[in-house]
Amino acid sequence: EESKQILVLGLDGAGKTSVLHTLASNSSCHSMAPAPGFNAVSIDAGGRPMEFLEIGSSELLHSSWETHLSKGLLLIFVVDSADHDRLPEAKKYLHQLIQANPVIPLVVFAHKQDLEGAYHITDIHEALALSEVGNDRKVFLFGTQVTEKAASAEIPSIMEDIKDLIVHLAANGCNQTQAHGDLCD
Ligand SMILES: Nc1nc2c(ncn2[C@@H]2O[C@H](COP(=O)(O)OP(=O)(O)OP(=O)(O)O)[C@@H](O)[C@H]2O)c(=O)[nH]1
Ligand SMILES: [Mg+2]
Repeated sequence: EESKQILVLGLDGAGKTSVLHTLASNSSCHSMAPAPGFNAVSIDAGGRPMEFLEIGSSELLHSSWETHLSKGLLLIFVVDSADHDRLPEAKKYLHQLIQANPVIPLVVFAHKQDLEGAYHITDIHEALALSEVGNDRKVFLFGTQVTEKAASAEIPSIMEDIKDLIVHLAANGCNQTQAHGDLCD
Protein backbone atom coordinates (compact mmCIF):
# COMPACT_ATOMS: atom_id res chain seq x y z
CA GLU A 1 0.00 0.00 0.00
CA GLU A 2 1.23 3.44 -0.92
CA SER A 3 2.14 5.54 2.10
CA LYS A 4 -0.03 8.58 2.70
CA GLN A 5 1.62 11.92 2.38
CA ILE A 6 1.30 15.30 3.98
CA LEU A 7 1.64 17.74 1.12
CA VAL A 8 3.47 21.03 1.56
CA LEU A 9 2.53 23.52 -1.13
CA GLY A 10 2.63 27.22 -1.82
CA LEU A 11 4.09 29.66 -4.32
CA ASP A 12 7.84 29.66 -4.91
CA GLY A 13 9.73 31.30 -2.06
CA ALA A 14 6.76 31.24 0.31
CA GLY A 15 8.81 29.37 2.91
CA LYS A 16 7.82 25.71 2.38
CA THR A 17 11.29 24.27 2.97
CA SER A 18 11.91 26.50 6.00
CA VAL A 19 8.62 25.40 7.55
CA LEU A 20 9.46 21.74 6.93
CA HIS A 21 12.87 22.14 8.54
CA THR A 22 11.30 23.70 11.61
CA LEU A 23 8.69 20.95 11.91
CA ALA A 24 11.49 18.40 11.61
CA SER A 25 13.73 19.93 14.27
CA ASN A 26 13.79 18.03 17.57
CA SER A 27 12.77 14.85 15.71
CA SER A 28 14.71 12.21 13.93
CA CYS A 29 14.09 12.68 10.26
CA HIS A 30 15.58 12.04 6.87
CA SER A 31 15.02 13.91 3.68
CA MET A 32 15.59 13.28 0.02
CA ALA A 33 14.78 14.89 -3.28
CA PRO A 34 12.94 12.25 -5.32
CA ALA A 35 12.81 14.55 -8.35
CA PRO A 36 13.66 18.17 -9.19
CA GLY A 37 11.21 20.46 -7.43
CA PHE A 38 10.27 17.77 -4.93
CA ASN A 39 11.51 17.51 -1.35
CA ALA A 40 10.46 14.50 0.72
CA VAL A 41 10.95 14.50 4.49
CA SER A 42 10.10 11.69 6.86
CA ILE A 43 9.63 12.85 10.45
CA ASP A 44 9.36 10.53 13.39
CA ALA A 45 6.21 11.36 15.35
CA GLY A 46 6.18 9.24 18.47
CA GLY A 47 7.52 6.14 16.77
CA ARG A 48 5.31 6.59 13.75
CA PRO A 49 6.83 8.01 10.56
CA MET A 50 5.07 10.91 8.92
CA GLU A 51 5.86 11.51 5.28
CA PHE A 52 5.93 15.10 4.08
CA LEU A 53 6.22 16.02 0.42
CA GLU A 54 7.05 19.55 -0.70
CA ILE A 55 6.17 20.15 -4.32
CA GLY A 56 7.46 23.26 -6.07
CA SER A 57 4.69 25.32 -7.60
CA SER A 58 6.19 25.17 -11.09
CA GLU A 59 6.19 21.37 -10.98
CA LEU A 60 2.45 21.21 -10.60
CA LEU A 61 1.85 22.42 -14.11
CA HIS A 62 3.35 19.30 -15.60
CA SER A 63 3.19 16.58 -13.00
CA SER A 64 0.70 14.28 -11.37
CA TRP A 65 -0.39 16.87 -8.82
CA GLU A 66 -4.04 15.83 -8.93
CA THR A 67 -3.04 12.30 -7.94
CA HIS A 68 -0.93 13.64 -5.07
CA LEU A 69 -3.79 15.82 -3.91
CA SER A 70 -6.45 13.14 -4.18
CA LYS A 71 -4.33 10.69 -2.18
CA GLY A 72 -2.84 13.14 0.31
CA LEU A 73 -3.61 13.01 4.03
CA LEU A 74 -3.34 16.68 4.66
CA LEU A 75 -2.53 19.84 2.73
CA ILE A 76 -0.20 22.39 4.26
CA PHE A 77 -0.36 25.64 2.31
CA VAL A 78 2.37 28.19 3.00
CA VAL A 79 1.84 31.82 2.03
CA ASP A 80 4.22 34.79 2.34
CA SER A 81 2.08 37.16 4.41
CA ALA A 82 4.17 40.19 3.41
CA ASP A 83 4.06 39.62 -0.35
CA HIS A 84 0.78 41.46 -0.90
CA ASP A 85 1.18 41.59 -4.67
CA ARG A 86 1.18 37.81 -4.97
CA LEU A 87 -1.75 37.07 -2.67
CA PRO A 88 -4.23 36.90 -5.57
CA GLU A 89 -1.92 34.40 -7.26
CA ALA A 90 -1.62 32.39 -4.03
CA LYS A 91 -5.40 32.38 -3.66
CA LYS A 92 -5.89 31.17 -7.22
CA TYR A 93 -3.28 28.45 -6.72
CA LEU A 94 -4.79 27.26 -3.44
CA HIS A 95 -8.29 27.06 -4.87
CA GLN A 96 -7.00 25.16 -7.88
CA LEU A 97 -5.26 22.66 -5.58
CA ILE A 98 -8.18 21.97 -3.30
CA GLN A 99 -10.50 21.33 -6.23
CA ALA A 100 -8.72 18.01 -6.63
CA ASN A 101 -9.84 16.86 -3.18
CA PRO A 102 -13.03 18.17 -1.55
CA VAL A 103 -12.25 16.82 1.93
CA ILE A 104 -8.50 16.96 2.47
CA PRO A 105 -7.90 18.95 5.67
CA LEU A 106 -6.15 22.26 5.07
CA VAL A 107 -3.57 23.87 7.34
CA VAL A 108 -2.57 27.35 6.17
CA PHE A 109 0.65 28.94 7.37
CA ALA A 110 0.35 32.72 7.14
CA HIS A 111 4.12 32.78 7.10
CA LYS A 112 6.86 35.43 7.50
CA GLN A 113 4.93 37.24 10.21
CA ASP A 114 8.22 38.83 11.29
CA LEU A 115 8.37 40.97 8.15
CA GLU A 116 7.22 44.55 8.25
CA GLY A 117 3.83 44.89 6.60
CA ALA A 118 2.97 41.22 7.00
CA TYR A 119 -0.78 40.74 6.87
CA HIS A 120 -2.43 39.37 9.99
CA ILE A 121 -4.31 36.12 9.79
CA THR A 122 -7.69 37.83 9.43
CA ASP A 123 -6.46 39.57 6.27
CA ILE A 124 -4.91 36.35 4.98
CA HIS A 125 -8.21 34.54 5.62
CA GLU A 126 -9.91 37.17 3.48
CA ALA A 127 -7.25 37.33 0.76
CA LEU A 128 -7.22 33.56 0.29
CA ALA A 129 -11.04 33.36 0.50
CA LEU A 130 -10.76 30.61 3.10
CA SER A 131 -14.50 30.83 3.79
CA GLU A 132 -14.97 29.34 0.32
CA VAL A 133 -12.80 26.24 0.60
CA GLY A 134 -15.69 23.88 1.22
CA ASN A 135 -17.98 22.87 4.03
CA ASP A 136 -16.72 19.29 4.25
CA ARG A 137 -13.19 20.33 5.00
CA LYS A 138 -11.36 21.02 8.24
CA VAL A 139 -9.45 24.30 7.89
CA PHE A 140 -6.82 25.76 10.20
CA LEU A 141 -4.91 29.03 9.89
CA PHE A 142 -1.81 30.04 11.84
CA GLY A 143 0.51 33.02 11.77
CA THR A 144 4.08 31.70 11.65
CA GLN A 145 7.65 32.80 11.19
CA VAL A 146 11.02 31.13 11.00
CA THR A 147 13.66 33.68 11.79
CA GLU A 148 17.35 32.89 11.97
CA LYS A 149 17.28 33.61 15.66
CA ALA A 150 14.50 31.07 16.12
CA ALA A 151 16.22 28.54 13.89
CA SER A 152 19.25 28.44 16.12
CA ALA A 153 17.22 28.15 19.31
CA GLU A 154 14.39 25.89 20.38
CA ILE A 155 11.53 25.13 18.04
CA PRO A 156 8.96 27.93 18.63
CA SER A 157 6.05 26.73 20.75
CA ILE A 158 3.50 27.67 18.06
CA MET A 159 5.33 25.28 15.75
CA GLU A 160 5.18 22.54 18.39
CA ASP A 161 1.43 23.10 18.68
CA ILE A 162 0.96 23.04 14.91
CA LYS A 163 3.02 19.86 14.72
CA ASP A 164 0.79 18.21 17.33
CA LEU A 165 -2.24 19.23 15.29
CA ILE A 166 -0.70 17.85 12.11
CA VAL A 167 0.08 14.54 13.81
CA HIS A 168 -3.51 14.38 15.06
CA LEU A 169 -5.03 15.27 11.68
CA ALA A 170 -2.78 12.84 9.86
CA ALA A 171 -3.89 10.06 12.19
CA ASN A 172 -7.59 10.95 12.22
CA GLY A 173 -8.16 13.24 9.27
CA CYS A 174 -10.63 12.50 6.56
CA ASN A 175 -9.51 11.10 3.29
CA GLN A 176 -11.84 10.43 0.44
CA THR A 177 -12.54 6.82 1.30
CA GLN A 178 -13.28 7.56 4.95
CA ALA A 179 -15.51 10.46 3.97
CA HIS A 180 -18.10 8.01 2.78
CA GLY A 181 -18.14 6.25 6.11
CA ASP A 182 -18.87 7.70 9.50
CA LEU A 183 -15.28 8.24 10.59
CA CYS A 184 -15.33 11.96 10.00
CA ASP A 185 -18.11 13.12 12.27
N1 LIG B 1 11.70 36.99 7.05
C1 LIG B 1 11.44 35.70 6.88
N2 LIG B 1 12.01 35.04 5.86
C2 LIG B 1 11.72 33.72 5.73
C3 LIG B 1 10.86 33.04 6.63
N3 LIG B 1 10.76 31.75 6.23
C4 LIG B 1 11.53 31.63 5.14
N4 LIG B 1 12.11 32.81 4.83
C5 LIG B 1 13.02 33.09 3.68
O1 LIG B 1 12.27 33.01 2.47
C6 LIG B 1 13.07 32.47 1.42
C7 LIG B 1 12.38 31.26 0.81
O2 LIG B 1 12.27 30.24 1.80
P1 LIG B 1 12.13 28.70 1.40
O3 LIG B 1 11.86 27.96 2.64
O4 LIG B 1 13.27 28.27 0.57
O5 LIG B 1 10.82 28.79 0.51
P2 LIG B 1 10.22 27.66 -0.47
O6 LIG B 1 8.76 27.89 -0.50
O7 LIG B 1 10.68 26.31 -0.05
O8 LIG B 1 10.88 28.08 -1.84
P3 LIG B 1 11.02 27.18 -3.18
O9 LIG B 1 11.21 25.75 -2.77
O10 LIG B 1 12.20 27.76 -3.86
O11 LIG B 1 9.75 27.42 -3.94
C8 LIG B 1 14.42 32.14 2.05
O12 LIG B 1 15.30 33.19 1.79
C9 LIG B 1 14.11 32.05 3.54
O13 LIG B 1 15.22 32.38 4.34
C10 LIG B 1 10.28 33.79 7.72
O14 LIG B 1 9.49 33.32 8.54
N5 LIG B 1 10.61 35.11 7.78
MG1 LIG C 1 11.64 24.78 -1.09
